[in-house]
Amino acid sequence: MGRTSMTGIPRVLSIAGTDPTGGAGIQADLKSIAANGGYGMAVVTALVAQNTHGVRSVHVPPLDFLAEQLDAVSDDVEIDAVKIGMLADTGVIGVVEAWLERVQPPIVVLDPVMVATSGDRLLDANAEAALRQLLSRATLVTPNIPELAILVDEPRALTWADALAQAERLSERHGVAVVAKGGHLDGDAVPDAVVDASESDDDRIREVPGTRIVSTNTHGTGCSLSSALATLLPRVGDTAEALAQAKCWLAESIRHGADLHVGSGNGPVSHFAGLWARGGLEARPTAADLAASWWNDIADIRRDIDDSPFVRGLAAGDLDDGAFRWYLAQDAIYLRAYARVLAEASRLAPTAEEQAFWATSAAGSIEGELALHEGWLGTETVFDAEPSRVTTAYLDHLAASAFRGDYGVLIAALLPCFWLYHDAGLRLRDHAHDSHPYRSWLETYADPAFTISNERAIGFVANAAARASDADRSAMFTAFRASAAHERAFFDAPLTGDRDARL
Ligand SMILES: Nc1ncnc2c1ncn2[C@@H]1O[C@H](COP(=O)(O)OP(=O)(O)OP(=O)(O)O)[C@@H](O)[C@H]1O
Ligand SMILES: Cc1ncc(COP(=O)(O)O)c(N)n1
Repeated sequence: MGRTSMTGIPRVLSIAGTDPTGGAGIQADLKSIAANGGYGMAVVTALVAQNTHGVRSVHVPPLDFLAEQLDAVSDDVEIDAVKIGMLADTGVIGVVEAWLERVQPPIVVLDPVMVATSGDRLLDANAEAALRQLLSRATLVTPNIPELAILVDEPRALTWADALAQAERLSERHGVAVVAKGGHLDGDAVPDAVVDASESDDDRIREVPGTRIVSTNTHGTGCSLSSALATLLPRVGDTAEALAQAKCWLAESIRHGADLHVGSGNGPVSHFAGLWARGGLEARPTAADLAASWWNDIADIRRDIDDSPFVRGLAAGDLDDGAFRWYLAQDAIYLRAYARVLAEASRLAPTAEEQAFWATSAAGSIEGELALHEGWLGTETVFDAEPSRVTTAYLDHLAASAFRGDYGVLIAALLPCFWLYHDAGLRLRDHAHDSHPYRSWLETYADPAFTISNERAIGFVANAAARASDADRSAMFTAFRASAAHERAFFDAPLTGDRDARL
């Protein structure tokens, strides 16, 4: 099996014709490859003017140009698998064969496209012999029942057993594994099978059962199946397992084909229906983007804090001493309760690293911060103070966030106390000259250890937000912004009526 890219994403080249309505040919191949987790590339063999009703005309570009397209890909890109579809005529087959001979791609899935569902020829009748020759270069051939009959030069199989017997003869004759497909049989069953005459008796025919879906959206199913197989084979390895996975995906895509409302004939399948249904449309912002946008979304609050008379007074050093002491007493009350909420975040944390971080922060909040404030206030004052309305409101918000039991919401609510203090601290530090009355307090929040804690807290919150659903992420932001607003009120309180207000 071929070596897939470092990322494990198979690089798959489709060599096929076009369908401007996007349901078959190279357009369908690229969608199938992407839908099955591969990186799709495409070399055009023939330009086909067709729609869901049929083929109008075919233009085969000069063969030199086909060779140039093929070389442009293989000279640059390591190819994990090739899917070959419409080859149009003997000249095209010759160029592709020579390229295969030279490049030796590790996996080649050959869909021997001859006649479209609409009955139009996609391969010159006199090119059938050349196509037969190409079979031995393939890892897997995926003929439908009419194509299988032409390749073994027998009448068209009327039963599944006949189709399997023909597939076995084709496999034996050309030394290639064959996928026999039941799409053209009558009845409710649509079985497919991997038929490999080189395998022992038990493994010669490995069938994948299927149920017919009543739908006219079956244009391009053969193209889609073969490119899905080319994409899955490098990763899955086993052909029958790859077929089972491809068939499961294709059934889902056929089932949703009608939702597309493309054309009034045989419509396309909906290649991404399953992905879309399972959240494939949801774009996820990165943690870094989220942190930046949350910070931006509280720019108004940050501006208000910087402009508040309290912070300006702190910076200038002319803040009323009583107001400052009252603020510190409230801060001490806040920090003791904040420590309990941090401990709750530790209890809910999904990883040991986060558990330890919030527990350490809880301890730091009690020990470090209270020690500083006790130094300023004296034990008496700290423990005698009553919480103000603003302090109570902020702590109630944190307690309510903790009570939800949602880790993401809780840590989002805890974050502004880190981030806004750190941010304000960086600017206040510049004012902390030797004779500044609040110097030691100003320096606390610009401590390098606090910078590290702040960055880790931002990282944990932003990562949780990046993993969350839209609704959960929005609840996290609401809790974050509410805490930021409480921070603003906390800075305003010492110089407003709240200082004297009683609950
Ligand atoms: N109505 C259906 N319901 C379920 N699966 C189907 C249906 N029609 C085709 N398939 C599946 O689609 C794949 C292609 O089968 P089919 O025999 O139609 O090949 P094909 O004729 O080469 O396709 P195309 O329509 O592109 O020419 C197979 O896996 C087959 O089982
Ligand atoms: C370029 C191109 N390749 C293959 C098919 C076969 O698909 P279908 O048999 O579903 O029309 C097609 N119509 N066009």
